[in-house]
Amino acid sequence: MFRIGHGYDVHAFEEGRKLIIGGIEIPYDRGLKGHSDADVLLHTMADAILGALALGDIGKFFPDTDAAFKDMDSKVLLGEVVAMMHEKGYRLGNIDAVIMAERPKFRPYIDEMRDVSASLLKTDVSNVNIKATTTEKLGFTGRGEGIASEAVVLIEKVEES
Ligand SMILES: Nc1ccn([C@@H]2O[C@H](COP(=O)(O)O)[C@@H](O)[C@H]2O)c(=O)n1
Ligand SMILES: C[C@@]1(CO)OP(=O)(O)OP(=O)(O)OC[C@H]1O
Repeated sequence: MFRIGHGYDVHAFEEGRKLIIGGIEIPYDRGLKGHSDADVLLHTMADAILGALALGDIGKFFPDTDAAFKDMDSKVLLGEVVAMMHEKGYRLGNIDAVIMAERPKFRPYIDEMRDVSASLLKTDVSNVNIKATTTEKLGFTGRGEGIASEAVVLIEKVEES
C-alpha cells in the first residue's frame, strides 16, 4: 500500500546565524531564524512524512515552546520522524523537494544535501530529489526575507515475508 504526503515550511533570514539547509552548512552572510537550527528543507521532508502517515506535523511532536528542542539539530528531528514511519510499517518510496530562495545559489550543494538526506531517510540517493528555484524576485522569498521549501513524498508499506 502506498501513501503520499506533502510538506511546506518557511523561515525568515536572521543575521548572526549559520545557514543550515539539507543538513549541511551553506556559506552565506546570514542564516535562518528558528527555535531549532531552522533547517527548512529537513522540516519540510519531516512534515511530508508525517502527512503521509496522517500524524499531523513536526510542531505537534517538537513544539517550539519546549526548551528541549531549542537549537535542535534538524537531522535528529528527521531521524525521529523516519523512525516513526518504520514503526508504522512503512519505508520511503521517493521524495521530491524544492527550496525557494533568491539567494544563495544552492546548486553546488545539492548533491551533498541529497546524500545527507538519503542517509537520514534510510533510502538510496536515487529516491531523493532536491531542487532549487528563485521566485523571480517576487514575494517574500524574492525580496530575500526568507526561504520556503516544499516536498512531496511517497511511502510504501513493507510487505511481511
Ligand atoms: N537559490 C537558488 C535558485 C535557483 N538555483 C538554480 O538556478 C536555476 C534557475 O533558477 P530559476 O529560478 O531562474 O528557475 C534553478 O533551476 C536552480 O538549478 C539555485 O541553485 N539556487
Ligand atoms: C523545529 C521546531 C522545534 O524546535 O522549531 P522551528 O525551528 O521554529 O521550526 P518550525 O518549522 O517553525 O516548527 C517546528 C518546531 O516546533
